[in-house]
Amino acid sequence: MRGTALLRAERGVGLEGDALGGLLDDLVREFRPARMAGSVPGHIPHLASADFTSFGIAVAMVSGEVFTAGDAGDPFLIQSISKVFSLALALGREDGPDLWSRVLREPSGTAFNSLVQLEAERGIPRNPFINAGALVVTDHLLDAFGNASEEVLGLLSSPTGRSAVNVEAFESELARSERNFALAHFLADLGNLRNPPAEVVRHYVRQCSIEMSCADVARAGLFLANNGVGPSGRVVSASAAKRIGAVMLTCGMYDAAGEFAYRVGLPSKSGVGGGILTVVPGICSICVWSPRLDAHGNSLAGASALAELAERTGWSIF
Ligand SMILES: NC(=O)CC[C@H](N)C(=O)O
Repeated sequence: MRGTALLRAERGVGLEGDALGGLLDDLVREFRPARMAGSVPGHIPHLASADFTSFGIAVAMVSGEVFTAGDAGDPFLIQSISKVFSLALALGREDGPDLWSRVLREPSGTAFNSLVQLEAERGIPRNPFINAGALVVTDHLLDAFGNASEEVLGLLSSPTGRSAVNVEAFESELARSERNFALAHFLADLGNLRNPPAEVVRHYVRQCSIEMSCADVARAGLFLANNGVGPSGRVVSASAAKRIGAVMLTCGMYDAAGEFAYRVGLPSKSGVGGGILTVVPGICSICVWSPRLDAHGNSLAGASALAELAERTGWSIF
């Protein structure tokens, strides 16, 4: 419980670094998995061999300090965390709001890669963080920028220059992307895709195959906690940052979004690589990573550690 009172007392102002550093070390001791639990996704060969004991956490403060613990410097596949950044790129453009005629902002209540809802709802995905919605965002970025995945990589790299596509992971996932191809073909058939499905899926899977450390993901996500301004300048307007946070809170953890909001109470986005990006508006962005997942595709140890961190610091949007 070290530093709890201090962190609560100084919530939103300059935090005492020693207290936060000690708290993150506590979380590593408490939540680094000691035995194999949960699962890894079957359709992404690269993740099959993930070390179940990996656990890292990083907190990037709006003041510029970054606190890390555990394996926070190890690169991992960001997977669906990339969807936050592709949405930011789309909303950062003048024609960004047009996107909302093609994708909704409602929790899906179904699995991230579900096909059923998309057909029933005539090709308009529930939100930009399920796969169908992210494919529409990618399609929008292809029209806007041409090389959509390179643009996402550029945004993620901007604070540090350190992100890279893991080519082996990309190629092996692309070869097993039948479900994403099915979603893209559905979207095309229902008139909600402008570019060829194969091209859209390729860029989508490439952005999911970006590898970064917790520390760098936290830095890259800082604009969401800081009114749209990141370490290398403005990414989106303050209003768009607020909106992205709202979609993260309601849709960022797939069909576990409600439960996660109850447990953690902070806008978050998970990826099946085991990472979770979390935003504490006005204070910091957090990235936690541990590869084994629950039944919804969210990091088991990562979600538990975030719940504990939120509890001990009092960080909450409520
Ligand atoms: N939830 C995720 O991280 C899913 C991303 C993964 N690339 C997929 O399309 O299935």
